[in-house]
Amino acid sequence: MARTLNNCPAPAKINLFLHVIGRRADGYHLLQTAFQLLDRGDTLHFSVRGDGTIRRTTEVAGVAEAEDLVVRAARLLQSATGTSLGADIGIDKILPMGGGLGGGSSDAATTLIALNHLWETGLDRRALMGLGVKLGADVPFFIFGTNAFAEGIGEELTALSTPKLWYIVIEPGIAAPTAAIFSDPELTRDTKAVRITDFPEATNQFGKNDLQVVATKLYPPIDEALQWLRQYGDARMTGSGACVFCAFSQENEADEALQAARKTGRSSWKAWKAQAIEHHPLSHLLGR
Ligand SMILES: C[C@@](CO)(OP(=O)(O)O)[C@H](O)COP(=O)(O)OP(=O)(O)OC[C@H]1O[C@@H](n2ccc(N)nc2=O)[C@H](O)[C@@H]1O
Ligand SMILES: Nc1ncnc2c1ncn2[C@@H]1O[C@H](COP(=O)(O)OP(=O)(O)O)[C@@H](O)[C@H]1O
Repeated sequence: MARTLNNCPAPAKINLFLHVIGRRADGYHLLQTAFQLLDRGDTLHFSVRGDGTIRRTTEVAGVAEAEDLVVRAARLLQSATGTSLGADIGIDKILPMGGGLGGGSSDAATTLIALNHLWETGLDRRALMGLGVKLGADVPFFIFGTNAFAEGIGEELTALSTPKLWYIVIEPGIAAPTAAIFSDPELTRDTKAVRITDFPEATNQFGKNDLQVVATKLYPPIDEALQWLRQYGDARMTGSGACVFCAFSQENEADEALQAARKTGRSSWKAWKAQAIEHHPLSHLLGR
């Protein structure tokens, strides 16, 4: 049995569009969104322990070990399967928290996939997605394996083909707490539902992000980053913010925008380039 899995990617996602179409009785919002995986993310390292202990071996600023989605994911898999094994888990964190890039959710999904493999607990993709939704609305997407159109609270997924574009992402230097955005009284919750056949392959040019109006009102740095990025095209916010992105079909155009973003002198900004990917990099560890 393999004892370690090092350098496991936990990719970022962006929401190409995000429509709020209603609200459930429990307060969770009904969404329609297109999830796009990027070739940038956190990196996790797993080592099996025979004593059943789950340990996070690296510090994550601002997140206590017991609260870390990685530790919670490992515990959830342990209790769902009854395995007596444990794990040491290291995280090289580069994705910002509260960025709308799904970093914590992706870390949790990578943990479920990697430990299910190392522990030989044999859960299939659907079963792992069912565990994932208990940790967060975005987690099932990262286990699903490909880009997706999502409905419900984000857990009803349909595979989506998207163009392999380049993206410039700006982290505006603030965190936007998801719950605060969703609970704002000015949030509109009545965008008309669409069908997957309604939007073109250039999904990045379809729809809008309904959370953007509230997020830019609460957090002006998001608006500032959007206004700057709009010189290159249809810039949008991802998820509940705070990161914003713009698509480029040519890598050299993305590079030019990246250099310009870094030259603005805004020390609070962090800008980077990523390419769209089609499959989750750990998808091969799960069958269809
Ligand atoms: C908005 C989205 C879009 O992809 O992403 P992020 O910006 O967080 O990455 C997701 O729906 C976020 O998913 P996730 O970050 O897993 O959220 P959760 O932990 O499940 O929920 C945090 C809080 O947001 C609110 N929430 C979340 C999802 C949803 N469909 N309706 C909600 O009202 C709830 O108040 C909940 O307590
Ligand atoms: N391993 C983790 N990485 C990031 N955030 C985590 C992690 N574990 C728990 N969290 C919590 O989840 C929150 C949301 O983080 P994250 O998923 O990265 O942002 P977003 O949902 O905006 O994309 C963080 O503010 C943090 O409190």
